[in-house]
Amino acid sequence: MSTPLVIKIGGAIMESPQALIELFKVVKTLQDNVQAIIVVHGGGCVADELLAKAGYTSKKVNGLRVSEPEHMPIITGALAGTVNKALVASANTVGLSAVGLALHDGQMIKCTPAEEFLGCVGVPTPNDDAFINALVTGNSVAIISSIGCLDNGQLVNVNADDAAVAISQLVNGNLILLTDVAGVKGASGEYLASLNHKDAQQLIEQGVIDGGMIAKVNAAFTAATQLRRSIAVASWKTPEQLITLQQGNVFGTRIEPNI
Ligand SMILES: Nc1ncnc2c1ncn2[C@@H]1O[C@H](COP(=O)(O)OP(=O)(O)O)[C@@H](O)[C@H]1O
Ligand SMILES: CC(=O)N[C@@H](CCC(=O)OP(=O)(O)O)C(=O)O
Repeated sequence: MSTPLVIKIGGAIMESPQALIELFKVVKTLQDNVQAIIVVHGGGCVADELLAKAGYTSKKVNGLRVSEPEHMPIITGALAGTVNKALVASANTVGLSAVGLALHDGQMIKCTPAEEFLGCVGVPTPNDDAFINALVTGNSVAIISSIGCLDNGQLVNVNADDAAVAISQLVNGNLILLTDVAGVKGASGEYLASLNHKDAQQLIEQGVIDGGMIAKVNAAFTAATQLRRSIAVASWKTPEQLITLQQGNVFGTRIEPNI
């Protein structure tokens, strides 16, 4: 089996069912070409909606949701339930054999508590790859939510970009972060072909890189530096570009290793 490709998709894709189908068709083509694929997904927008329906408001600090204990049943239901099961169902319609998981299934990922003010937020680290390897070699596509748990069994909410980094480290795979924009924009609004760590920190300080893009860019630097190869931030709206990745083409913004 080839080096696995870990594809992270942001939750906004749930609002475009057709885009989701097109993406999974590309995943099927890649898999037919013997490319092992693992999908890690977000769903922050769905969690926002379900929290609001329950009468809760939640805020994000640097792209991370402050996850109060009483919000966790709703956040867990949104990410590991509503979004995860809908994605598996969608993937199966194009002939994939998809399996929906959370980070702690098969003890894949262990989590430690993030800063206390964030509430039930977890920091993920790779743990045991036996289960995911068995799935991947069995030709299934794992679709993994960003819910995990601490050693004491408490469920935690993990930023999905961080979850994707941990999964790519677990399987020593390539990683691509697909979002609702074509890459990272610079100070004059143009998409950047590549981004180094120093320029990124400056753009964050200037507020040019903002909101969820801060967590995404930081997660991408962690992965790029650890895996010693650049990581693409690109759009799920043009999934056919994933096929050209196999031919060595680049697209989106390449986040360069910080070495
Ligand atoms: N410099 C930037 N370049 C591109 N997008 C940015 C930038 N700063 C903030 N964003 C915002 O970040 C969003 C993507 O982050 P996020 O919503 O967390 O994505 P996802 O749900 O895919 O993880 C974009 O839709 C855009 O509004
Ligand atoms: C701790 C934390 O922030 N968790 C995220 C997990 C989902 C996510 O990251 O979703 P997107 O990829 O769609 O943004 C959240 O609750 O929104």
